Amino acid sequence: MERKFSNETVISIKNLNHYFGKGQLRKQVLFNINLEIKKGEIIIMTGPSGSGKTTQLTLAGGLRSATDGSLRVLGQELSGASQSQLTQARRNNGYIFQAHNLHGSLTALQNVRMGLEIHPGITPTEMITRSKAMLETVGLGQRVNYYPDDLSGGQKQRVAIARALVGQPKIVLADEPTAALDKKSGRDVVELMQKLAREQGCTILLVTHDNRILDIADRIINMEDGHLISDGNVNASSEASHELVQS
Ligand SMILES: Nc1ncnc2c1ncn2[C@@H]1O[C@H](COP(=O)(O)OP(=O)(O)OP(=O)(O)O)[C@@H](O)[C@H]1O
Repeated sequence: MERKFSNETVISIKNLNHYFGKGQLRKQVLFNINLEIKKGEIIIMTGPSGSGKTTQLTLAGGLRSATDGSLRVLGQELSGASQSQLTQARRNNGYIFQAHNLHGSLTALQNVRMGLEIHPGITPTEMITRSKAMLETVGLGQRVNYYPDDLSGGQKQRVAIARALVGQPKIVLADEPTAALDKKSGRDVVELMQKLAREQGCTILLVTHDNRILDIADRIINMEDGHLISDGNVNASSEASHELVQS
C-alpha cells in the first residue's frame, strides 16, 4: 500500500557537486545532484562501488561539508558549513554503520546510553530508563549487561539501532547496515529499523548493495559514477514517481 508523507521537506539537495583532493589531485565525485526527501520517508540509495553513495550520505549527515551547491537539512544550509555548525546538525541524526561501531569495553546498555549523552537536560536516571526501554524494544531486554563480544552479529547491530534511535532523531543515516549479517539477521535488522522509524516518524537514508532489502524502501535512488540516475517511488504508479529534477 502506498504511504502518504507529510509535505515537510527534511533534506533538500540542489545542484550539489563534491570534490575530493586539491590541485592536480582534485577529483569530482558528485555531479549536479538534486533530491528532495520528505519527513518519514525511507530512502534506499544503491549503485556500483565508487558511485558516490557514501559520500552523499556523509554530506547529508553533516559528517563533512559539501563543496558546491546547496544541501539543506532540517532547514539549515550545510554546504560550506563550519565544523561547529556541522556538530550542531549531527545532533538531529542517528547513525548506523556496517561494523556497528560499538565500544567493546562498554555493555549494551552503556553503548545505547551514549546515544543520549549529546542531548542536554536528560538526567542520568532517565538515560538508563530510556536506554533499557530501547533495548527491550529491539528484543535485547535480557542482554542489557552483555558486552559486544558476547553478542551475535545481528544482536550487535540491534544494539547499534537502539543507540541510533534512543535519542529520537529526526533522520537516521545507515551505511550498509546488513553487510556483515546473514540473510535472516539482515532482514530482521532492517524491518526493525523500518518499524521504529515509522513509529517515531523519522526519515531514513540507507545505502546498500543488498538487493534483498530493497522492498523496505519508499523510494530507491540509483547512483552511477557520481550521478543520480534514477529516483523512483517503489509502490506508486509511474506518473506518481518522483521525476528527476534537472537544471
Ligand atoms: N576521503 C576521500 N578522499 C578521496 N577520495 C575519496 C574519499 N572518499 C571517497 N573517495 C572517492 O570518491 C568516490 C566515491 O566514493 P564513495 O565511497 O562515496 O562511493 P560508494 O558508492 O559509497 O562506494 P562503495 O559502495 O564501495 O562504498 C570514489 O571514487 C572514491 O574513491
